[in-house]
Amino acid sequence: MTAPDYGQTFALWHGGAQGQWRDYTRHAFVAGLGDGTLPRAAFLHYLTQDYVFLVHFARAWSLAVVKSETLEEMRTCAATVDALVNHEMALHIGVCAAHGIDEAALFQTAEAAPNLAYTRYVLDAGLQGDFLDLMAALAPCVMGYGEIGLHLAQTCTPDTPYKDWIDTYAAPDYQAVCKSVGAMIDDAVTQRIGSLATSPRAARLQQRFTTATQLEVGFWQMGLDA
Ligand SMILES: Cc1ncc(CN)c(N)n1
Repeated sequence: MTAPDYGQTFALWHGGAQGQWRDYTRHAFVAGLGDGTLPRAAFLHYLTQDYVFLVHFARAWSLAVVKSETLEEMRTCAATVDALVNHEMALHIGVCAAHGIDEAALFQTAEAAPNLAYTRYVLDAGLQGDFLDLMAALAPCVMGYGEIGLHLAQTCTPDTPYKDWIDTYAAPDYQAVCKSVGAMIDDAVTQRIGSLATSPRAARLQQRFTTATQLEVGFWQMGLDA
């Protein structure tokens, strides 16, 4: 699979997790969004869980602000927090409101185990490690949905009821987040370890990226199993 152009580091990580990445970006849940066969109940279960997921992901990106070493990194990480809580979540709030679930109820959603496992894994990567450990764990979330959005926008059936979801991640503003995060990660790698390919940290960072990708697969499966 060819990676979208979200930077050199992402391309290396993507290449190092080919099988897991395919399982994530071509999951049956994703196929159901594209061809419209995904049951509405499964989608709503996923979306309510995903709202809580985004709350904790915003916490993890806020930790990245704390772990930043340059003002440029702080700006990109703070902008990503803004994109999560003020833009991406608008989709969740709007769709759920149309189904009678208000934001207060969304915020109270009890986290399913795969959701809890994923978000706390990422937060722990940042608490235990440094900025790069955190970025390796965060990248599959940001870039994977960027890739899925682009893929579904090109291949979905025109009347899928999940067009709003697809459009959110294929949209230029979400794609711009993927590109700016990818560029920031490339700069952060260069500043901290020089070349990723020759760094003794490469294997550990790849492991974090691959584990987070596997946790994404578990998240889709949680939606299907609803
Ligand atoms: C589980 C998950 N992964 C990624 C994204 C895209 N920010 C998301 N909303 N939810």
